[in-house]
Amino acid sequence: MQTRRDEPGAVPSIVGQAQDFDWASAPDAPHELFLRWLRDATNAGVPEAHAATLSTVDADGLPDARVLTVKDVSGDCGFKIATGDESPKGHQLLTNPNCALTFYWSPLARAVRVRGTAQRATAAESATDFLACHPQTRANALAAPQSSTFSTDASRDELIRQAQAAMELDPGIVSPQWTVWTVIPKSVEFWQGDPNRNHQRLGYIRTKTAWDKQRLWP
Ligand SMILES: Cc1cc2nc3c(=O)[nH]c(=O)nc-3n(C[C@H](O)[C@H](O)[C@H](O)COP(=O)(O)O)c2cc1C
Repeated sequence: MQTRRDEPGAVPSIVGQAQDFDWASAPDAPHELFLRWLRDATNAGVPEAHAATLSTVDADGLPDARVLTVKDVSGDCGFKIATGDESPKGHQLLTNPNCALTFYWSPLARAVRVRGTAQRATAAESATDFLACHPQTRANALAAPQSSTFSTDASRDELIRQAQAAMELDPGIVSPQWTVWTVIPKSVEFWQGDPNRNHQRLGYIRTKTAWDKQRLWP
């Protein structure tokens, strides 16, 4: 039997251009290296290089994961994301703030893994973020909890129409359940892949006062 070219086993992996990784001169703090790699990815034309997979754990201990946008990385190494408290991931973070973010920039054969704990921003910061969102994102969030079910397009359109009317009446209206979270890492790993499988990995682990750096076996 012939393997089709689009079957997972037949699709080539780690096809990006390996970048020099001078781990010895890597900065002391991981967010500096992260921002450098994010810039490299953007400059290399990686679309939406700030998109990451957020992994969470539900109340039964079952892992969950989805792609979202990382909005900012603060100087003290906090990765900012935003979502509704009433979404599954919102519930999961409220119950268990342990989470992870995973980035993959294929053209550069680079990945970054962030493991840590999410902290809620103030209501004021979340409101500012909400008001900066696309109008349809705001209408969606005002209309119903993210990932809740609905049966017909008409029922969805009616809820959206009501939310848009509320926004027209009060352009400053904010969804009270919209929340910015800052993922504060306990560890950050930088993976520089190599098509020849001579991968380089550097792990940062947070200590009481700074970061420890360690090379990791591929
Ligand atoms: C590129 C991309 C960016 C996204 N950005 C966000 C985001 O910033 N916030 C968000 O709540 N969902 C975002 N989503 C949608 C999520 O992937 C997901 O469908 C939604 O948040 C529901 O997840 P949940 O049911 O686990 O809560 C994004 C999806 C993609 C593909």
